[in-house]
Amino acid sequence: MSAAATGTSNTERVFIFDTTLRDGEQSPGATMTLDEKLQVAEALDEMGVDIIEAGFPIASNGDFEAVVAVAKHVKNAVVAGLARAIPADIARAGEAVRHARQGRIHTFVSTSPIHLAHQMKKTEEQVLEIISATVAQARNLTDNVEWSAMDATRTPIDYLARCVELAIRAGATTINLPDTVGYAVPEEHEAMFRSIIERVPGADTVIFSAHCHNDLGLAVANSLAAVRGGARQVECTINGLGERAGNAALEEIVMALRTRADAMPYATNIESTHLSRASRIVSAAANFPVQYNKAIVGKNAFAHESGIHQDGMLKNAQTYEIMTPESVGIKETTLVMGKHSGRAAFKDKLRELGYELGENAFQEAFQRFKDLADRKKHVYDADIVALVDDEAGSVDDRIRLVDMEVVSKTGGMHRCDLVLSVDGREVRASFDGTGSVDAIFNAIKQAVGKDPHLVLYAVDGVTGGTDAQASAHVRLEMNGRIASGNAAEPDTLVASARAYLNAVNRLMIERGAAAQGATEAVAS
Ligand SMILES: CC(=O)SCCNC(=O)CCNC(=O)[C@H](O)C(C)(C)COP(=O)(O)OP(=O)(O)OC[C@H]1O[C@@H](n2cnc3c(N)ncnc32)[C@H](O)[C@@H]1OP(=O)(O)O
Ligand SMILES: CC(C)C(=O)C(=O)O
Repeated sequence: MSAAATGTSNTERVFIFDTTLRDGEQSPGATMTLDEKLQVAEALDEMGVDIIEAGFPIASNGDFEAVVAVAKHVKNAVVAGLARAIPADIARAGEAVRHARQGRIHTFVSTSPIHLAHQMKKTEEQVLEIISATVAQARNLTDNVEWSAMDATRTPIDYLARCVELAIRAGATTINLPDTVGYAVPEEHEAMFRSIIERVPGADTVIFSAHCHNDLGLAVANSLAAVRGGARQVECTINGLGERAGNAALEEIVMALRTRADAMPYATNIESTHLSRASRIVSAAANFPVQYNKAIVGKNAFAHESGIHQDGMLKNAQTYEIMTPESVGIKETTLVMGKHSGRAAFKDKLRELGYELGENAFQEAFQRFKDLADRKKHVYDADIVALVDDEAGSVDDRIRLVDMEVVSKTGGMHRCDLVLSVDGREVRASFDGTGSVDAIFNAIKQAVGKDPHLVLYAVDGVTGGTDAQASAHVRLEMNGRIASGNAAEPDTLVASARAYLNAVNRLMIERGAAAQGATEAVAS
């Protein structure tokens, strides 16, 4: 039996008690099926969680069956079942956890004045009697009994000490002092644990536990403070799932202790490389998305978009990361390309995509990337490929689009006014067409004084979404020669115009006449 199971004190080790399947499931909407619970339990067990609280057996037959199933399934962890300070609850919890290799009955009763007066409708003396009787009952069923003082952090310390003393005397092996409503602040939480541990007879024979809620966003800070104050078990959940604003997040506690071992010299048994997978499993099972900026397991926890950070990351990852992504089971850091990215990251991205551009081409591509990122929320690799290919394919173009205005009217004409640059000279044209693209292509033909035959015109989305770049392809034929043009732009009409121009430029190069004809046509 492990130290956690027997209640042996251990000054260095912090036991991880996961309550995702019990308190986590109390989140509105987070109900899990039996299969999902087993999947979560397996992930927790493989990860090295010391105690898995599998449910509240008296709550329903389904909860009872789930605790039994988890108890039978789990190979290493202690499996706990929750029970109120009511004989029937304790008997039912005992019945469920007896199937575990190591079972624990976790019984609790309120101790704060507000709970005693309004929820329990009991006096302090009555609750003391209940503690003695119910903990003794549980201890008769198993040698592994946890007792919790519900709303401990709003309980006067003298009364709390009397409760704890009686629970220890009645046979509790773990004493949990929950911050049930997330009211504590770290300094007073640490002091509460220190004070109770110092003054209660027998405190050295049990393990003290913290169970913190996140109503003020302090659950993890309070849990760590409790450890400083002498707690050696921390109750937490994957992704911080739990009642109201949630419980302390397991992954945050584990990584805080690991990353700041210099300041907090306590070890857990958790294999941290499993954290990311466990987060995904719980998120899917509970149907609870993980917020992007969630510490440790959020999508952005190891992602960098700003140029200065990306530059630092490329030089040395420790400039902006205090943990490696691998240490929590994430394959690698992501440098997200966006409007805040700089040249260092852009160059690195180009290299990754297989491009080595000369300095001028690079600077031009970077400028186009910045322009694109200003207009587009997500710049994907495919966008950058399209942008660079487009740039490379049109670098020698002598006829370029300078400006274009298209007016379309339902059931009416479509008008295109455009300005081209031909060998650096401005040329204007206007055309009414039967559609926007028709108007654009005809305006271009008018401006360049050529009338190639349109063989193909196609537009694809480079990526998904309404802000995706459009990749336009045009194939033209003139006097038996064929030339293709491509362009990618967030605006489909601009992409179409640029693809058409790109093909016109190539037709001219291929004809060996360069832009001579166009220049002449335009001049006449
Ligand atoms: C802080 C926590 O997370 S505590 C755990 C909270 N989790 C849950 O409540 C989930 C599961 N709960 C349930 O399924 C149900 O509430 C049950 C089965 C436990 C009880 O259902 P019901 O018998 O219908 O009671 P109900 O939920 O309406 O009220 C709770 C009763 O438990 C009593 N109670 C609450 N905590 C305790 C306790 N620790 N010890 C003894 N009695 C308690 C309340 O005073 C109330 O009793 P009353 O009906 O005599 O006033
Ligand atoms: C039952 C106890 C441990 C609890 O969940 C709480 O006080 O928040």
